[in-house]
Amino acid sequence: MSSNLAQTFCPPAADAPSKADFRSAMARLGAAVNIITTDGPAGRAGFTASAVCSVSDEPPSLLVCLNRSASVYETFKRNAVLCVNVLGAGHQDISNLFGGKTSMAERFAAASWQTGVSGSPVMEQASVSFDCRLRQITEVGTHDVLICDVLAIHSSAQAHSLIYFNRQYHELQASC
Ligand SMILES: NC(=O)C1=CN([C@@H]2O[C@H](COP(=O)(O)OP(=O)(O)OC[C@H]3O[C@@H](n4cnc5c(N)ncnc54)[C@H](O)[C@@H]3O)[C@@H](O)[C@H]2O)C=CC1
Ligand SMILES: Cc1cc2nc3c(=O)[nH]c(=O)nc-3n(C[C@H](O)[C@H](O)[C@H](O)COP(=O)(O)O)c2cc1C
Repeated sequence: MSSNLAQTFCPPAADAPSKADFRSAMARLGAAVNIITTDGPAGRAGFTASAVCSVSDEPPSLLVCLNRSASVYETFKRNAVLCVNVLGAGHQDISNLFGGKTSMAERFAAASWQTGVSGSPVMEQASVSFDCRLRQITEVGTHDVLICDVLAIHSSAQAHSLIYFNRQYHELQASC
């Protein structure tokens, strides 16, 4: 029988790797770069995230890890909807804008947007966008793991990708 309850095992070991060692190791785990957006009663917000992955195809669902200290945190939690906009080649500047201490107006001025069925902003220039509703939140350390149901998918004709690896951006082009 499936359950929505999170199961907790042991607490972290006292001799776990340091934060610095963990980050250095994670820098070798290349990941796609995404702009996560939301809109609704709490307002419009967006941030850059590499901690995004597929959870299940039945129902279609994915997860996003969001630092609870981020300025956008309360907005995402209260709106309970979001869109994962996957970046492509040439999107380094927009990644840095949504990943830095910039105003929401400045972040959103850097691209053009449609409104998805969830109400979240869908980035027209994204390689693909997953329009989602929040299903479940699990707190882990400094972050919340946002488990999201995918309501709609918007794909662009261009299949290229922006990868964050070794603290730098790398572009990947799909071969036809
Ligand atoms: N998952 C996250 O929250 C991430 C946050 N960032 C932010 O961007 C800044 C710059 O990142 P980098 O240039 O890659 O150098 P960095 O040395 O700070 O991070 C290296 C890698 O560690 C992981 N990481 C960084 N901060 C983390 C956090 N608070 N919680 C969990 N994993 C984390 C990411 O995989 C990142 O690519 C970070 O200091 C952080 O503020 C970047 C990537 C992921
Ligand atoms: C390449 C990159 C990847 C990031 N990945 C994440 C992530 O997965 N989760 C997260 O909470 N923050 C991540 N960040 C940091 C947020 O984008 C950043 O803290 C966010 O813009 C909030 O900043 P603010 O508090 O100034 O609004 C990432 C930043 C960059 C540049």
